[in-house]
Amino acid sequence: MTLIESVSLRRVLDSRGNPTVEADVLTQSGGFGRAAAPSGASTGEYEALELPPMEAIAAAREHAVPRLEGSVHAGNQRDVDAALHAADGTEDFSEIGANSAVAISMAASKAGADVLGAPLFQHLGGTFRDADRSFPVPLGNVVGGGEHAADATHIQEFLSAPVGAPSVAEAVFANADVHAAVAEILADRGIAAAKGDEGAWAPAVSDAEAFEIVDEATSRVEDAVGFEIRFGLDVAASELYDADAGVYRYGDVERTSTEQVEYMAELVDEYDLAYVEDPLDEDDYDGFADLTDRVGDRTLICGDDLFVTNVERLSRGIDEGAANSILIKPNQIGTLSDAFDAVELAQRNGLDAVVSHRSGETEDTTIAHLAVATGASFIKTGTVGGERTAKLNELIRIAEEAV
Ligand SMILES: O=C(O)[C@@H](CO)OP(=O)(O)O
Ligand SMILES: [Mg+2]
Repeated sequence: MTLIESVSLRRVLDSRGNPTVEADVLTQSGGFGRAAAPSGASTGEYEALELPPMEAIAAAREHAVPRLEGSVHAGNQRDVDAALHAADGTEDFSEIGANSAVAISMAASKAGADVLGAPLFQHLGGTFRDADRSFPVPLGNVVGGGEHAADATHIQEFLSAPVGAPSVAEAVFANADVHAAVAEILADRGIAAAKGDEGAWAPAVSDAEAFEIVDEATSRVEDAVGFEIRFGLDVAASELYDADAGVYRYGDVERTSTEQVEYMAELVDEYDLAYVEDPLDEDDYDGFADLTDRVGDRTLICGDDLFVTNVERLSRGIDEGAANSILIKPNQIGTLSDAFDAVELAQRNGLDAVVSHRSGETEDTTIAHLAVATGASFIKTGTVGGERTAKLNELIRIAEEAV
């Protein structure tokens, strides 16, 4: 029923105005799915490879499409993704591009769900999906800099975390309120701010001042809504790390690895951080393990560039106690099956899964369904801006359907 009839690929715009790959999958019974690849700016060194979109499209048309059309069922995600791997033949999708691969993989999942008449989260999560599991808490980027905005904070993302929200909708609106509160505080302080790639405010303030502002904004909104709102960080420390000198550079301030662990542990305690992503360089499993050992009982230490949604890197991290959560980005690894494998390995070993957008996004909502299907603890997908609200609003709709 879900046999793939055709796969078409095109170039569309992403939120940064760059081209990206969009795939349409049509099944013989008329099921249809469309999905587009997101794109990172602070990409991890070990991610699957994104090719220039026209190259990725040409390669996928030549190698992947003929293996799928008339041969593979869209409803069988493992077969779709195995065909993509077979068509590519490399470890990192450097032949057809992880952007083509992930667009086709996600589009096929939607076509499969369409034929079954099931919502995507249900198709991906299966009939035995635990409907009682709580919904993912949205982490909302409210202040940011790093690779996502020039002349702003060194730390890439300050993330509102409404951990006490009674519903996903209230969490989504709380994050928007925190974003608005940050704007008010900036205005009171006479600080002008544009927005970065993910819609977060990108003021030219020190990291220390950003902590003050976000702390105040989350407290204000917490008082107004009456449930707990903490905050967290994506340090994206690989971008700060100077491997030759062996130090993290925050402008003129340098920190050794040991000092970086110390600094992160202090921040966790001073601000009661709920979440710290990539506090150390992507090769520093030891530093990650050290920090997790010190503060992992009271906060999530999450590996993004460290793990790149890759089960091999995650296995090493589990063995070494390097983190207690993993960021899941399907385009880092190229297919939904690979992303699911990473979530399952993490959850089996007691790690939390955090499903994430990229800084370059489209209106695609697959990750909202993925987060619900896998029972992820958090979803990081921005706060405002159409390509971010596409996912957040989809989560609100899913919550209605999934009760
Ligand atoms: O580092 C990250 O977690 C992401 C998303 O916030 O950024 P990018 O897509 O630029 O890698
Ligand atoms: Mg990150």
